[in-house]
Amino acid sequence: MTESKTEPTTHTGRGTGTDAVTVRVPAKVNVQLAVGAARPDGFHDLANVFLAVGLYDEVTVTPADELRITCEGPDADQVPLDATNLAARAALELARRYGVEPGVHLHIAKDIPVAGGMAGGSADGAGALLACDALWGTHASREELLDICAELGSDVPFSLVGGAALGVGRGEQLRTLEVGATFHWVFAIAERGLSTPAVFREFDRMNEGVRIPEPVASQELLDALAKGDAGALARAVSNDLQPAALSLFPALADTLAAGRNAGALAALVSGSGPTTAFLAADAESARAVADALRASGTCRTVRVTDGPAPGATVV
Ligand SMILES: C[C@](O)(CO)[C@H](O)COP(=O)(O)OP(=O)(O)OC[C@H]1O[C@@H](n2ccc(N)nc2=O)[C@H](O)[C@@H]1O
Ligand SMILES: Nc1ncnc2c1ncn2[C@@H]1O[C@H](COP(=O)(O)OP(=O)(O)OP(=O)(O)O)[C@@H](O)[C@H]1O
Repeated sequence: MTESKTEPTTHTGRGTGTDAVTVRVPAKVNVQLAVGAARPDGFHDLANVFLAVGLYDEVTVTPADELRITCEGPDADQVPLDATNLAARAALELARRYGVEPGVHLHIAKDIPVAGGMAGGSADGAGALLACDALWGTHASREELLDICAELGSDVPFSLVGGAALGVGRGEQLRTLEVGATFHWVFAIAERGLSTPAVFREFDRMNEGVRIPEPVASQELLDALAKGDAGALARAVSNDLQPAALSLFPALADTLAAGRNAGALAALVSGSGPTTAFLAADAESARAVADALRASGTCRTVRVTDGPAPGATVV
């Protein structure tokens, strides 16, 4: 496998029929993340309410002599370009199951923050899987694609499905949820990333000796999503990993406060963080929250978007 950080401008090859396939995959925010006790396998049972939002990575696959991966985007230098990349792992697993030679160039146009708690790597895994399935004509069933996704990571099945879903088990067993309206979000991207395993370890450390209840989805939250009621959703959002993320990255408290003071209906850490998520009443209020966050100097970048967004889609 060869590696390269830079990419010629002609990389996408869109519109060239079966010679190139591009898949667009959304980021996620967890509107509820209830975390149970550590399991014997080291994972935690979750009640994980995912909402896909309109920040996207695009994965383009083209035939090549060998598996090759490149990445472009502001965070491209933080993305591994070897076989540990989730896009590479997805391609290799599909090739293994179908006896296909994994000769493919995977190009990632990365807009989702890296190590930000928004499932960027998972998005690339789901995108590469769908793209290679189309390029190679393997025609894997939806069930098999979801099975491969679950093998790649807990968040990967949701990246494929998008919309809104409740994830149980380690988050990979999904039930699609109804959403009654578009919700407006602002995301504050932090100066550095946080490691997901480190945040779960900190959760364990902080809860040592504590009896942790079974994680359960909040009915109020599911109702708020179904009704499209932003105020009710704001009252119901929760993230059990937030104290652990704040313990590892205390300055996030300042970002949360800046967004709250600017009129966000809710402010929370997205998943394992350190991206912070702000629910706004409408698009105008989202812009005001974004301006205040930028002026606060408490984050690296601010993004305004909405959700639910569709899952992995061939474009
Ligand atoms: C925090 C979330 O992003 C919320 O959606 C996910 O739970 C993490 O999903 P992910 O990044 O796909 O995580 P995986 O690649 O499956 O696991 C990475 C590590 O996170 C921890 N992990 C993850 C999921 C889970 N239910 N329990 C865990 O304890 C484990 O230490 C695991 O080794
Ligand atoms: N395609 C990829 N894009 C980004 N990171 C990747 C990718 N494949 C593997 N990684 C590795 O995974 C780590 C976590 O990156 P990622 O951007 O997925 O974090 P995250 O968004 O916090 O994940 P999640 O929200 O699913 O817990 C990175 O630091 C990197 O080492």
